[in-house]
Amino acid sequence: MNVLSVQSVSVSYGGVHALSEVSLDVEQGQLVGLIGPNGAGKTTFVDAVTGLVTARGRMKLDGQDLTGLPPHARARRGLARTFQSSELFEDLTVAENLQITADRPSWWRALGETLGRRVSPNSAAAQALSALGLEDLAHASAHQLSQGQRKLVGVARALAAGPRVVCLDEPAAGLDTAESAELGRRLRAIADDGTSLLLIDHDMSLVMGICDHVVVLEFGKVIASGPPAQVRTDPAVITAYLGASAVQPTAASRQHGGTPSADGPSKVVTTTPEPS
Ligand SMILES: Nc1ncnc2c1ncn2[C@@H]1O[C@H](COP(=O)(O)OP(=O)(O)OP(=O)(O)O)[C@@H](O)[C@H]1O
Repeated sequence: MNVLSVQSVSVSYGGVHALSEVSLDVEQGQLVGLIGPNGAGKTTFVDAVTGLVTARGRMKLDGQDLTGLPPHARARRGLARTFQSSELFEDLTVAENLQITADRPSWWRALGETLGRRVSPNSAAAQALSALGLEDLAHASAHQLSQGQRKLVGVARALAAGPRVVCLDEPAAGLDTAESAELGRRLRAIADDGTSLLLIDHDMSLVMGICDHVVVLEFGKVIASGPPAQVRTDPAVITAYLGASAVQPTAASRQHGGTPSADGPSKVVTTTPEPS
């Protein structure tokens, strides 16, 4: 079942066509990657879905039309996001930063209690901290955190709201290789637990390693869409990344002097494009 369904979304900034007729679905518990070279339109896509920019096209969350709703109304319906730069309340602790998003308005709490589904703000924050392995930082002040820790708290804060879908805008930026791999394991577990994730990142190992499905943008258009193994050898994707030196010969092609081997294509998208 599609939790998020986006159909033919277009966004223009004056004369710049940042997105043209982009469609993308995220199913329940699915981890979908959205990649593309710098300026391809990835952040604009998340801005369009979350209502931060005006877009043409249709978007549905759990089958309900989001078109025309303001950002806070989309958030209430279960759409959460992180930003490339993680803005935290510096004077609050990590747990307090999470409790702010976990705390629902009183009418919402009353409805949750009536339906017997209430999760207290403390409990939601604790679950989100645990999902990201941040329990030991619960009482640290935000201003004490490293850049990598701030990114993880940003992800936990989005999760604390109990969303249906989280759009993650470059959560691995600022993390080292080991931290990025650990984040990947945790994101995979969050998806397997039922929360749908849309992951934007330039770390190809991360995206290709954990996503169920990958969509590739170039100049605001979808140029490829499919399982990671298919996308990473797609000629259009390889060409899109060539300019960013993101294509390397495989071991097999090096062995055969660059000739495609019988096992598959000679090139795959393997490395990280230049960050913005
Ligand atoms: N507020 C804006 N006003 C005008 N043009 C914009 C604005 N925001 C983005 N753009 C342009 O829209 C296009 C898509 O930008 P966007 O930031 O969505 O790409 P991106 O794929 O997220 O890039 P990156 O990987 O560098 O973050 C680019 O050409 C960018 O210059």
